Amino acid sequence: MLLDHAAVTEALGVAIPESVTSVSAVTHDSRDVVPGGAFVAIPGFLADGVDFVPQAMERGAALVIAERDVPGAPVAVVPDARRALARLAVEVTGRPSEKLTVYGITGTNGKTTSSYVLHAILSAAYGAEHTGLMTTAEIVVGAEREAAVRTTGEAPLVQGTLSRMVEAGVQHVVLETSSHGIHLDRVLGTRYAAALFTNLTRDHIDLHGTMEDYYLTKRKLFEWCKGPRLSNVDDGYGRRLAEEIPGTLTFGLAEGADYRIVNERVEGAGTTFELHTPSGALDLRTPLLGDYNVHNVAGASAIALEMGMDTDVLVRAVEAMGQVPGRFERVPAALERGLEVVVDYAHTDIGLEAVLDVAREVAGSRSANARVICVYGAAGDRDKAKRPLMGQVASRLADIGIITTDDAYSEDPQAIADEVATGADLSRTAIVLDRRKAIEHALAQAGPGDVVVVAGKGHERVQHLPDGDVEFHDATVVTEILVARG
Ligand SMILES: CC(=O)N[C@H]1[C@@H](OP(=O)(O)OP(=O)(O)OC[C@H]2O[C@@H](n3ccc(=O)[nH]c3=O)[C@H](O)[C@@H]2O)O[C@H](CO)[C@@H](O)[C@@H]1O[C@H](C)C(=O)N[C@@H](C)C(=O)N[C@H](CCC(=O)O)C(=O)O
Ligand SMILES: Nc1ncnc2c1ncn2[C@@H]1O[C@H](COP(=O)(O)OP(=O)(O)OP(=O)(O)O)[C@@H](O)[C@H]1O
Repeated sequence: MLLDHAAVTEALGVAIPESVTSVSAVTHDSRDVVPGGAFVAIPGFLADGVDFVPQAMERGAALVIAERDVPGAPVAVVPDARRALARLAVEVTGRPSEKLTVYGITGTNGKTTSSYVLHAILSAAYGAEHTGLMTTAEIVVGAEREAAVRTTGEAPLVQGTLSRMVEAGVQHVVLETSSHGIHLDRVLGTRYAAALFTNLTRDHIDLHGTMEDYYLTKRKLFEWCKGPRLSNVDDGYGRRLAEEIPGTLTFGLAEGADYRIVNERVEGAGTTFELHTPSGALDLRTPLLGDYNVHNVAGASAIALEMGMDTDVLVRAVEAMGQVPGRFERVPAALERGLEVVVDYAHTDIGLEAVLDVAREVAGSRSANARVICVYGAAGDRDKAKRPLMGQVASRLADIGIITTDDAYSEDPQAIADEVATGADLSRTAIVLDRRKAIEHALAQAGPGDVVVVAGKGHERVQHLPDGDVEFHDATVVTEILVARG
């Protein structure tokens, strides 16, 4: 919507040039400026947005918002450009979150899976056309699905998507909310109706510096949300959150959890457990495998129930939901050939441990001799401390490890692999830098009963390499190799 001079001034809280009569849109990227829109110059980690003001002006920017004056441009000087970006994005899109029921999901692991479970429950209750989802894997607006660029996009994307959802008739939205999203003000000004915390383990230390800062960042979601708040009682930080934010309810295995997981067991192609709720026990059956997924299903169910969900609808929705893209995703072409190949997004030592534990369990249920073969690697330009830890975990839990290239970004893939290898048992580990060849190597060794885990990239379709981006989708590559093999 068009914001007039007064509305822009109020949103920013600072004076804007008299010449600026209105603003029709806002962006932080000069390449996306539209005539009559505002350009927010962000002092970034790599570049200074002020350097792109000439480009923004050429594209017809009506207003430039920056943390310092830019001679020759119509500038509003603000103390914090990212906050200004968020405030303006909320206003220019008509405050969409106030017209929606937004469920925020945060935590180190399990956000995407919990989001899909909750989305499945909400879709069953209110209709897919009235339900939306923003996750690492996808953005879903009613019946429309599109690939996501990152977990929590920049404020114009978040607010713009929420606004599209309002227009499309969506009422309930699951918004996966990363710590980057909170720290970099990408979700500032969003009204959350309910919030869920999955867990907190070492990750993103490059951004936060300390675990304490990481935790306090996530805690903000619970400070903002005035509706039901659910926290994982089996996680230390989850317990702390429940203690620190009054009114927070808990879910998990521990005695005393408001929503307690009881009698969990793997049955047939899925997992069954009881969820003891404040108003009675439910028998839940999910097609998802793995202990951690019981927590994801329990958390999503608890929040839905706290929001008034009908229990029969919930039980049916949990049972009927499909697979989550790139989260212990079983490749059909492998199953058709009597093999078990699983694609998983795990890209930290903790995530790798979780997925390999499940793979071991699945292999053990097939035969005593079944092996776990793991293809994995670490990303470049990110927390380096986890690299040897990933090597350690893979060697402890997999029979054969193949270290390969993940998203190397600007780093040398060989150097990353060497760092990962310092933690690995080299007698059972190969380094195959080419990701396709690494997968081929794993598949060539797999026999019936064995479980091959291709970890790290999950649903992603692009690999970021020092020489540029290449298309790469693990599940597709596995399928291509198996089909070529006949
Ligand atoms: C570390 C990080 O989060 N960086 C984010 C940060 O980048 P930055 O500040 O370094 O931006 P920059 O490249 O220095 O550029 C500064 C400014 O100039 C602008 N620019 C740049 C070029 C140009 O031609 N014109 C222009 O206007 C940029 O849009 C930017 O606003 O601000 C940018 C815009 O605000 C983000 O796009 C960028 O996300 C990068 C791409 C990213 O990969 N982020 C990841 C780590 C991330 O956010 N991950 C989380 C967590 C996922 C999880 O839970 O695992 C997520 O939510 O996805
Ligand atoms: N509740 C959980 N506890 C621990 N590990 C989990 C949990 N749920 C999922 N995982 C592991 O973490 C991986 C990522 O899961 P998911 O994508 O659901 O989490 P996420 O928080 O969205 O992660 P990211 O922010 O990296 O996308 C899974 O493939 C699994 O290995």
